[in-house]
Amino acid sequence: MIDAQQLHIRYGHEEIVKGVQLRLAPGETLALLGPNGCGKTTLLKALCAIHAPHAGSVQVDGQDLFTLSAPERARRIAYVPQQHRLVFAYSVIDVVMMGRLASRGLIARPAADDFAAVHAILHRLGLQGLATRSYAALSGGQRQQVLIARALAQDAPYLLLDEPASSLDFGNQLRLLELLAQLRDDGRAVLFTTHHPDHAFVVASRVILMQAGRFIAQGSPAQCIDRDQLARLYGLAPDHLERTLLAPHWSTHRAMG
Ligand SMILES: Nc1ncnc2c1ncn2[C@@H]1O[C@H](COP(=O)(O)OP(=O)(O)OP(=O)(O)O)[C@@H](O)[C@H]1O
Repeated sequence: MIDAQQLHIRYGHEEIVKGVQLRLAPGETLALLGPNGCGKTTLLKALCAIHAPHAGSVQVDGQDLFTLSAPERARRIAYVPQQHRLVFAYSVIDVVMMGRLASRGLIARPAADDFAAVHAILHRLGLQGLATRSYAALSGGQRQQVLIARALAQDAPYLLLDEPASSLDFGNQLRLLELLAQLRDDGRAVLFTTHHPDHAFVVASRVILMQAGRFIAQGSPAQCIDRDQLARLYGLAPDHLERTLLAPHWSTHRAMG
């Protein structure tokens, strides 16, 4: 279990995450929703030790996350960032292999079983056609899929994904949701941020709503994702969803039909 208690996280003097508690258990998919800038990425970075909190604790399987070595952390937690730039001209295989070797250190050399595992993951995600392409030359959505492949290659029990669907086309979004459900069913713990309440509804076993650095609600998708909660979370008038999404859409359809 990842167990974060009373986390306060700052950039400089500005407190971004203001005292949150979060538990993530094997076999669950937890969706974190909240408006732009509310602190979702900042929180995820603290949960994988990229950014240290100034107060509070993060334990993973009973051990303080920040006392673990980088390889020990890599064996437990895989992180899919929102954006990622690589300095060197790595191929897709190289990037996915980084996940495979993350817990063995920088000078580890891949063996035959590493290549087999990487090819199996590329195949699972339908990315085999990109294997020898330059990562830097891929589209945004292709890069996002390769980063997900790299996290799978890490084979860690805890997966933290920051808006993993943000650049994906409709078909790949559905494939991603299916993958997240499979990972949960395999007993992994999955935490993902999203701006798609419908994605949370479909795949999350639990939802957290975050606003201005605090959790304002958590529970099942049915408890958290309704018109009033979404209006409150995103600062909309209660009838805004019907007014802007449904009414013009349905009237156009009716007129055409
Ligand atoms: N490296 C940084 N230095 C200073 N401030 C930062 C840094 N990264 C993020 N922030 C600030 O922290 C706040 C929270 O940012 P964060 O990226 O965690 O939000 P988010 O909820 O993930 O947003 P989005 O949905 O837009 O991705 C923002 O006000 C942002 O400007």
